[in-house]
Amino acid sequence: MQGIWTTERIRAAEDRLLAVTPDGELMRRAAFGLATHTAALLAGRTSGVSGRRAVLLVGSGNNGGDALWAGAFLRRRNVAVTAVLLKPERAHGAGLAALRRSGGRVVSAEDGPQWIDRADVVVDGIVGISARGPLRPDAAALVERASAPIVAVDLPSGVDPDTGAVDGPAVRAALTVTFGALKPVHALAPDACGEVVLVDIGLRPELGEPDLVRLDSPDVAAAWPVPGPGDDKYSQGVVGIAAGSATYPGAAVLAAGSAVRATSGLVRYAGHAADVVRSRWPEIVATGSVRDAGRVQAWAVGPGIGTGQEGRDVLRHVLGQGVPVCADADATTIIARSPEVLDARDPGTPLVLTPHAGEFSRLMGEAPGADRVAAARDAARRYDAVVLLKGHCTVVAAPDGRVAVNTPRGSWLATAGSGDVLTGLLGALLAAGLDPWLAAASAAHVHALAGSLAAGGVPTSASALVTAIPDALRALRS
Ligand SMILES: NC(=O)C1=CN([C@@H]2O[C@H](COP(=O)(O)OP(=O)(O)OC[C@H]3O[C@@H](n4cnc5c(N)ncnc54)[C@H](O)[C@@H]3O)[C@@H](O)[C@H]2O)[C@H](O)CC1
Ligand SMILES: [K+]
Repeated sequence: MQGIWTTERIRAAEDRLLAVTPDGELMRRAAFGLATHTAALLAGRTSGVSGRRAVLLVGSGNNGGDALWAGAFLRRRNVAVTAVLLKPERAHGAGLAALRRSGGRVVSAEDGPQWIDRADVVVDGIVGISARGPLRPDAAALVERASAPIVAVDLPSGVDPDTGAVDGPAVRAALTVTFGALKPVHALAPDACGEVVLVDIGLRPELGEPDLVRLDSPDVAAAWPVPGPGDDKYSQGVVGIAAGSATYPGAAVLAAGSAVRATSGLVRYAGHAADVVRSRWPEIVATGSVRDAGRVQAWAVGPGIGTGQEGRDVLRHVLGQGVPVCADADATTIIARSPEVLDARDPGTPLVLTPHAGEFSRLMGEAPGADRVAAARDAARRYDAVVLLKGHCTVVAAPDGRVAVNTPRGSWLATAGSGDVLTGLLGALLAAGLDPWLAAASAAHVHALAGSLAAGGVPTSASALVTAIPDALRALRS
């Protein structure tokens, strides 16, 4: 798992470390790492770095200081370095002196455009963890002009460091070189960050427990149930899928098929699409109603069940079975409209809600807003449930405060039925006995991986997503 800390926690840790580190040492460690990765990007685009042209966009704080010191290090490799000072009177003094000593050029913002036009790389040292809001007009104009790849110092300027929100002009980096620890922006705004590399400046011992985590494939591989010699179809956990209708059997076929592909446990289907599901997935035990579905260790309920009386009855029955429940789609809408349906839930039986933004608004009475982590945490506490808030980046919050974020691999999951596939994966993991928060975060991880594999760079379908699940599970271990 990758730990992620808020800027407030980072700053506090940096202050503790600064107190015991020689003045300027932290910044030079950061800047040396920044110069190394910038040189690698330069070398990757050309043959060698000597004589290549780097332009530094320098703001008024230590982020700019990192860029200036990195410029001085690049000068040692005979890179032509030009620093464009956005606020000359507030540029980092020691960094500026270091760049000048190394033979770097320093120009004002007015002279910036001509140097940016000739740059082989632009280094965004405008603002870092103290950023507030989008780029100011002067910086935006310079960034807009850059045709060379941009290396963001610590984080792309103009993007909110703690929420990843972009509500105006912002840097879109090819590479982000961050220091000490990942910040939320690095997981929540992958398109603005580009590739993210972390430079160790000795901050880890000062950080404490992370505010958020991002699961890596090895974490998910370790959690994902695989059959052992003593296992049978029951011991892997039996999941019940209550989804679909005679009119709309598709959600049932996708959710049930996804559950079949997720683990080796038995899958039971209950609903009006039993014939279609049975013909498509002969390994499934299908019945017409949740009342005669047989014993399960978890339920996944909601896609296509409708939000009328019958849907409410199905949901109430499932909630009363005393096993973990993943409630998705229509089940989310029913809960939002008739929260008393949750009274059927045995206290302590885990509930996982998987709203997209619209369903979230119904559940909470307002949209998730810019801080999707805070929004998911609020919903998890209010409903005493794990909340998987769908979006370009998926946020998974547990009632106890744990939050996992899943950085997408493109936007391939934005296809009809994709949510049904996620529901099947999640239900199967709940039935296998995974901690509900880990089950939701792991399902989101494999769902995104399957989407990327199924797409292969072109738009894909939910059916292809189900087909790609085994490849995604293999990819976890590769
Ligand atoms: N603490 C350390 O020794 C290290 C810090 N590192 C680097 O430092 C920055 C954080 O630097 P800080 O001086 O706190 O502020 P910034 O440089 O992020 O911002 C400067 C200044 O910019 C103004 N500002 C805020 N929002 C905007 C905006 N949208 N556009 C323009 N200007 C803006 C505001 O006045 C800020 O005070 C951190 O990111 C690291 O890069 C080293 O990495 C490690 C050592
Ligand atoms: K920056």
